[in-house]
Amino acid sequence: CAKKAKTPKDSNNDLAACRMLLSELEAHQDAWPFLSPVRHKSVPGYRKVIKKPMDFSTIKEKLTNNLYLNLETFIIDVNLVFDNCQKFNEDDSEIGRAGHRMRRFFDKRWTELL
Ligand SMILES: Oc1ccc2c(c1)N[C@H](O)CC2
Repeated sequence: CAKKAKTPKDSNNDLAACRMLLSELEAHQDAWPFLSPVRHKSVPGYRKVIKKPMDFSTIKEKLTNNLYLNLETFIIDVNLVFDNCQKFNEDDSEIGRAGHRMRRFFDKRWTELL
């Protein structure tokens, strides 16, 4: 079937949804490993292993500077946070478990928007 044309209103709704989702992520009790950029200079191996670092404060900055085209490009960056976490941390670790819980929370919340 024909794709629905995106109107400016749709884009504004996407932006509001991204802001809402991000504030809920930041407020989550398990958000602490993801709130600000990893200090890669003090974490051996991080810069080599994680090609595209991402964190919630950087996502907020990108949102503020209108760098997300739509909800999809925003979701890609949020998933990057959790994929980086899974790559660098054991599943059975404090940060690893926090990442899995945050991803589960995010997946539930954004799918409720659809
Ligand atoms: O033990 C440590 C020490 C530092 C970090 C982690 C684990 N995991 C984070 O993903 C990256 C920063």
